Amino acid sequence: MKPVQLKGHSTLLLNNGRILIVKKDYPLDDCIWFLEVDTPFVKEQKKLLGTEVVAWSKGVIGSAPKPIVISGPSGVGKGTLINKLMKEFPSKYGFSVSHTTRAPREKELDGVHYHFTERSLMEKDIRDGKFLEFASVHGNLYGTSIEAVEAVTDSGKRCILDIDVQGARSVRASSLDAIFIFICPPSFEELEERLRARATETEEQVQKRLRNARAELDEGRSPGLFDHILVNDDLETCYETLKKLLASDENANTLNQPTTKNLKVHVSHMESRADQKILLHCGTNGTGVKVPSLFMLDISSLKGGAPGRTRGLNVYTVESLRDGVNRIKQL
Ligand SMILES: Nc1ncnc2c1ncn2[C@@H]1O[C@H](COP(=O)(O)OP(=O)(O)OP(=O)(O)O)[C@@H](O)[C@H]1O
Ligand SMILES: Nc1nc2c(ncn2[C@@H]2O[C@H](COP(=O)(O)O)[C@@H](O)[C@H]2O)c(=O)[nH]1
Repeated sequence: MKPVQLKGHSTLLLNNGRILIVKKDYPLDDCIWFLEVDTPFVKEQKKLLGTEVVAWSKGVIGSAPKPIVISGPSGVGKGTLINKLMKEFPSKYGFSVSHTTRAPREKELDGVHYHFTERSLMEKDIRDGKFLEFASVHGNLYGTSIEAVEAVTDSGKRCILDIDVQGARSVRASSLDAIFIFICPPSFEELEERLRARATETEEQVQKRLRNARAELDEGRSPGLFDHILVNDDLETCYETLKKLLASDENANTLNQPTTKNLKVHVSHMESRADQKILLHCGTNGTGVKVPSLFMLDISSLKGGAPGRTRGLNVYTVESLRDGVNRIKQL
């Protein structure tokens, strides 16, 4: 994504390889952008493409709810558990629709269960940096596009990723701050039974998935990769444990819902302050509604960045009470 070109940007070189750009006469929700000139992502792209690279990233106020990565061997019940969550809490959780080169199963819909795609197209999109992670799984290519995660996050829901262990490892290494959950079967025999009873794979594919399951079960237990391991023996019991775990994670990370959605202030210029606090001077918004004319932007805890959005911006209103005394309130 690129910001619309216009005259009158205010810019500020930050010490983390980015330039902060505030667009003049734009609403608060759409005026803060970062031009990355020397971040790890840009460095990697430079190497990959053998040319000079810069990357745009839109700044988002407040932190998004942490995505949930659910992993485990094929047939363990990840999809079943995720479907239950989405059915019970449709406005709270959203599914990250992956891309895959495997053929659709009966009843699977393009754009709902997966984005079914050609290998060459997917490989090009991977080269173009559109994927957060990708892996070759059971002979096909699977991957999570940045767009898939952002579409869910931008809708205000908590994003759920159903990905294999290699994918989970890549997400762990990325800038995405997520919670990682590994689902185990009660036994290998039970896993085999579930996979066969689902009857979606040929015998040859079942054998391949079972062979891969052994390695995934070992990897899943490797230290530092997953935050939680759940055994899906009785479905209802496992589902209740999953819900409890997510609820306690949500409480621990009190969701920071930005209240700026409808705030139509128009930033006219900015002024830098030490310790990563920047003052945004705003004009009237043309609606006749009174809004503060001075905001403070705190960029000390930025997260993410190109090729996705830059989150963790904190914005405060600054109200002058009398000479030299201001009241500061977080939005
Ligand atoms: N706790 C459970 N007890 C018995 N059967 C279960 C349980 N959980 C899921 N199943 C069944 O096991 C089969 C596999 O489940 P599911 O498709 O959800 O697995 P999955 O982990 O998403 O597999 P894949 O990785 O291949 O997509 C389904 O037929 C499902 O109904
Ligand atoms: N690394 C990724 N793995 C993914 C993704 N989407 C799904 N998967 C995993 O693939 C297997 C097989 O899925 P199936 O639908 O063919 O049964 C399963 O373990 C999924 O978790 C992805 O985007 N990235």
